[in-house]
Amino acid sequence: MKIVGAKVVVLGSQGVGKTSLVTRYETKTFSRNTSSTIGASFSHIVIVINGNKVRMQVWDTAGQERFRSMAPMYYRGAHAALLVFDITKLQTFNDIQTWVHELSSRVGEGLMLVLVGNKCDLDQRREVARDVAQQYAASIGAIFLETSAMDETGIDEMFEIIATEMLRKSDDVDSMVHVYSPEPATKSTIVLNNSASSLNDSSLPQAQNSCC
Ligand SMILES: Nc1nc2c(ncn2[C@@H]2O[C@H](COP(=O)(O)OP(=O)(O)OP(=O)(O)O)[C@@H](O)[C@H]2O)c(=O)[nH]1
Ligand SMILES: [Mg+2]
Repeated sequence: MKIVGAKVVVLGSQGVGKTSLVTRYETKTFSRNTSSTIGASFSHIVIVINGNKVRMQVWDTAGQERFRSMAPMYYRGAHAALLVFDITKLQTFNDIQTWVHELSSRVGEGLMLVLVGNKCDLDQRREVARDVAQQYAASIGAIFLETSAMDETGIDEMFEIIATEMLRKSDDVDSMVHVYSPEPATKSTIVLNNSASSLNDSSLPQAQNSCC
């Protein structure tokens, strides 16, 4: 049994629901009145799969254009990137291409891409067809899933997919994911998804709860 650490960055245009997705996972809540993220905010998510623990540092970045130049600070060293668009806004899907282009060299180094079509509860206002997004994801080597921070669709799955892949990679000697130490088996499902305060892992880069 092992403990794996991974840095996960959440990218995407303003208002697509990046913060709402992370908040929904962490607190099981949803708000219609969110504040636009300033810079980025940071949280820890811990997932246990078959007794193996994956500790994710999740960097929720700001979608506002004025913070765009800060993005490399957050995706540098990342093991996985959640590329989030809003299925009701075609432009936010098109914007993903810019991120993919920017991250392309990192993908060659093993960065995992997950394309996330959020707000799937608003299907009647859909501007991005599911199969179009699915095909695009396949073309860039990304996993695709649709989510709703509002009704909780796909939220657990989104983080479980990453955790599973991080564990798989940790079996590979050339993996970018670092295995910290063996630990006895506990539970076979997600057991914890809370804040940094419950963790004390000096191997992970130091970070603040909220950063700008
Ligand atoms: N209907 C619906 N609304 C959502 C969903 N996710 C987020 N929203 C709404 O979309 C708006 C923006 O959500 P945020 O989570 O702040 O978006 P963001 O991507 O973090 O935005 P920035 O921090 O500015 O980049 C808020 O009004 C949310 O309530 C969803 O799944 N369904
Ligand atoms: Mg935000």
